[in-house]
Amino acid sequence: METLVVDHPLVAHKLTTLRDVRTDSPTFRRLTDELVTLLAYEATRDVRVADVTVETPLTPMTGTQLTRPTPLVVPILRAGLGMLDGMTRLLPTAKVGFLGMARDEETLRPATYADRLPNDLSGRQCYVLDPMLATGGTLAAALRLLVERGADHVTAICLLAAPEGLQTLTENLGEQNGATLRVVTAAVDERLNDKGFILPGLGDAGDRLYGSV
Ligand SMILES: O=P(O)(O)OC[C@H]1O[C@H](OP(=O)(O)OP(=O)(O)O)[C@H](O)[C@@H]1O
Ligand SMILES: O=c1cc[nH]c(=O)[nH]1
Ligand SMILES: [Mg+2]
Repeated sequence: METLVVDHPLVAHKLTTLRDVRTDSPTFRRLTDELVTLLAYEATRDVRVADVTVETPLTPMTGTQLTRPTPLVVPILRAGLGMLDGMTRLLPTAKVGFLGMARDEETLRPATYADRLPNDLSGRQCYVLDPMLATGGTLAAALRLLVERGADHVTAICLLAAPEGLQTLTENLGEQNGATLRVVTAAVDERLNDKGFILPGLGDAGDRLYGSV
């Protein structure tokens, strides 16, 4: 499992404000949106492209175009929804599928309550959006599902990751039909607390985006 931590002063600045307990929901949503666009710029460095001939007003030339099928973007509800607009701003032609997953507060095991993904993902590059990679249970289940459906290149974009979760993904997702699996994140924090929250973290991302329900 390749992990890329995006080391950029603007990312660090926005993430620090996001962590601040005084940051309200509207600001949290805006910063999440801005951060995702910065992370997506790095995460899409290996997006699949092909040469294409284009005529400028002066001459034909060989340019670059996204190949088809275009990538699939998969926000994990609820918190991942806060990352969707920032991602599709960079990849407007991407298709969007949805996974609803919630972690049980006691067992920390994820349960899938919505699956609106294509059944056949053969040949598709996928970008999974979820702000928090804590124990790694949610992301492991999501990545497994995408590979089972045929995806061969999946990049998870997270705002924050815990070392424990990255370790779990590395240990549990070793051989996935030869698929390339990557995590791109703004930071790897210190550890999880006894309730499975990332420390220092930013709290409950879903609640901070949308309020507790
Ligand atoms: O790595 P894990 O230990 O699995 O935890 C991470 C998951 O927990 C959060 O979602 P949550 O279950 O709170 O759902 P929500 O987005 O609806 O708030 C977060 O957005 C991840 O999906
Ligand atoms: O710190 C954490 C861990 C899981 N989910 C969150 O929203 N925050
Ligand atoms: Mg939550």
